[in-house]
Amino acid sequence: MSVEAKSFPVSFDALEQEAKEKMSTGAYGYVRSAASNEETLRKNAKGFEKLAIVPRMLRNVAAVDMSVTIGGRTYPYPIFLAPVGMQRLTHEEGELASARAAAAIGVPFTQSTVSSYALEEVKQATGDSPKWFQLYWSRNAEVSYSMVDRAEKAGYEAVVLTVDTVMTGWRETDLSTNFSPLKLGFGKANYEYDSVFMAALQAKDEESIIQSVLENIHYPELNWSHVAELKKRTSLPIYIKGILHPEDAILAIENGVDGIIVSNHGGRQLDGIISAIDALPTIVQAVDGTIPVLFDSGIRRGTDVVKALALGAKAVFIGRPFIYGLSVGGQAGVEKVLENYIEETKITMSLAGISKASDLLSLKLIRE
Ligand SMILES: Cc1cc2nc3c(=O)[nH]c(=O)nc-3n(C[C@H](O)[C@H](O)[C@H](O)COP(=O)(O)O)c2cc1C
Ligand SMILES: CCCCCCC(=O)C(=O)O
Repeated sequence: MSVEAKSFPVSFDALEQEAKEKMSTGAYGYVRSAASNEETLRKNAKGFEKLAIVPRMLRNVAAVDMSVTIGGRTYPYPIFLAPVGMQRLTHEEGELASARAAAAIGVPFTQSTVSSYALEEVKQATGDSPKWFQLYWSRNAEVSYSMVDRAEKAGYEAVVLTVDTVMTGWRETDLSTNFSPLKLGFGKANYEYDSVFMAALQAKDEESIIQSVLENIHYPELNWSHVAELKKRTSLPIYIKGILHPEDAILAIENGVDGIIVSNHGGRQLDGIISAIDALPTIVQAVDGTIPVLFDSGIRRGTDVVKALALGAKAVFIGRPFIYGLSVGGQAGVEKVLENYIEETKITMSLAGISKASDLLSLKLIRE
């Protein structure tokens, strides 16, 4: 599947602008915006701008190998799709389209707990392509375990436990437009499919299901004992998403976690905090190679992918840009966004004198 190269916006800003025209004011505001004063959102981008690559020359970059090995599995590119909930908000085919695009390009798809299609539906649409499942811990722990079991049964290869969303951040755009996609029912598919969740409900009408999803998704009591318990309950590797402090990285290792995703949720949760790219080196240092460190928040182009890998990330997740691609062009739009990221990453590696993604740690960066 392809979109007309000429008509498809190339830069992030142009893509965002075109997505704005496609989406309702509420939906666009929900995707674009971030918490409070959006300082962290801006800092994520600035963090990358402050880092300058010091390229090497005359290194024969005729063949570039972008593959990376994470948890014993090799992926063709250091790029994943980030978990983004409720994608039907953006395009009717939602996660079915973005997961198909990821499969077509060879990029792993990460499916949110609050996806608008269930795990089983996405599996059916995409077969054996690599997929990870992102878990929002449920107030009813048995629902969490049940969802993880379903993911494992459907062949998902890892669980991403997001830990920075024990409540929703102070999102002024959504508050002013009174917009809540969860309340509109966009994130209920995995719950409706879940026999444990449904059995616990008295009334099974649409409104009661949505109400129960809203009650389940917020769990401020979440702590490390839940991580340790989850580790006992599943044989899937567990990646913790939302770590920014090196001491939390150490605790993650102590609690049996298999990998860390350094992320500030794209600035959507807590404002006024460290940019994710500034947090990355401190986590990489704390982890000291024991488990893989992945990264998201602020990846807007191939040069950002290269900078994150040069600072020790094994791979990066793309968030808002692929959602904009989805809204502009459905599956083909997501494919085009991924192709552009891959191509710009390849060009950046070549011009910086690095022919293997696994050698990017040797690339020199300076802070300007
Ligand atoms: C509209 C939207 C919905 C999101 N939904 C989820 C989600 O369901 N689960 C999750 O762990 N992260 C979610 N995220 C956060 C992303 O996984 C990722 O951390 C973030 O988008 C990275 O920032 P960036 O888009 O600025 O690069 C969401 C982000 C956006 C923009
Ligand atoms: C507990 C917060 C639910 C939000 C679900 C989607 C999401 O993560 C977002 O950033 O929006």
